Amino acid sequence: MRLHVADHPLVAHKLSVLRDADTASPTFRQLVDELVTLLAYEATRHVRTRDVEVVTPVATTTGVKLANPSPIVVPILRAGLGMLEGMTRLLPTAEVGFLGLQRDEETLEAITYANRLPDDLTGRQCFLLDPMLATGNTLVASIDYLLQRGARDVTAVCLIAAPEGIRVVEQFVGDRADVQVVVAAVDERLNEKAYIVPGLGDAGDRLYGIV
Ligand SMILES: O=P(O)(O)OC[C@H]1O[C@H](OP(=O)(O)OP(=O)(O)O)[C@H](O)[C@@H]1O
Ligand SMILES: O=c1cc[nH]c(=O)[nH]1
Ligand SMILES: [Mg+2]
Repeated sequence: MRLHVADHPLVAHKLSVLRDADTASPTFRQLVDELVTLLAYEATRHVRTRDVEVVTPVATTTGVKLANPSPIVVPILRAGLGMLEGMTRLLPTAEVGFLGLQRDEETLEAITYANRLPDDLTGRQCFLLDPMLATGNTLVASIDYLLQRGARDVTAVCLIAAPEGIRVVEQFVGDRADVQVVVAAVDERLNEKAYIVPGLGDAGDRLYGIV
């Protein structure tokens, strides 16, 4: 598994405002969208392309376009939904699948309540979206769904990761697939409730309100 931590002052600035407990939902949503757009630039560095002929007003040249089949973007509901538009803005031809997983706050197990993915992901580049990588249980379950359908090229875009969760994902992936995790920051640790410290709290609640 490859880990890429975005090292950019704009990312650091936006993340700091996002972390602030006084940042309300509308600003929080806007910042998540902006951060994803910045991370997407890194996450798509190896997106597959094909050569095409381009006729400019001056000459004919060779350019590139995204290769087929198009990438698939999969937000992990709920919180990952806040990252979808920022990602598809850069990848407008991508298809979108959905996974709904909720962490059981007692057992920390990831429970699946929605799964709408293509049956066959062989040869598809997959981009998973979830702001928080805490214990890693949610991301492992999500990567597993993609691998079971034949995907071997998976990039997870997260805002904040805990070192504990990164290790769990690393151990799960091993050499089964080419998995990349792109994050805005790796924080210190998990607390006794498995929340990321310093983190930003519950990303889903901060985006959409408490349920
Ligand atoms: O790494 P883990 O320990 O599995 O935790 C991370 C997960 O927890 C949050 O989702 P949550 O379960 O709160 O669901 P929500 O998006 O509906 O709020 C977050 O968005 C991740 O999906
Ligand atoms: O810190 C955390 C951990 C899990 N899920 C969140 O939304 N935040
Ligand atoms: Mg939540």
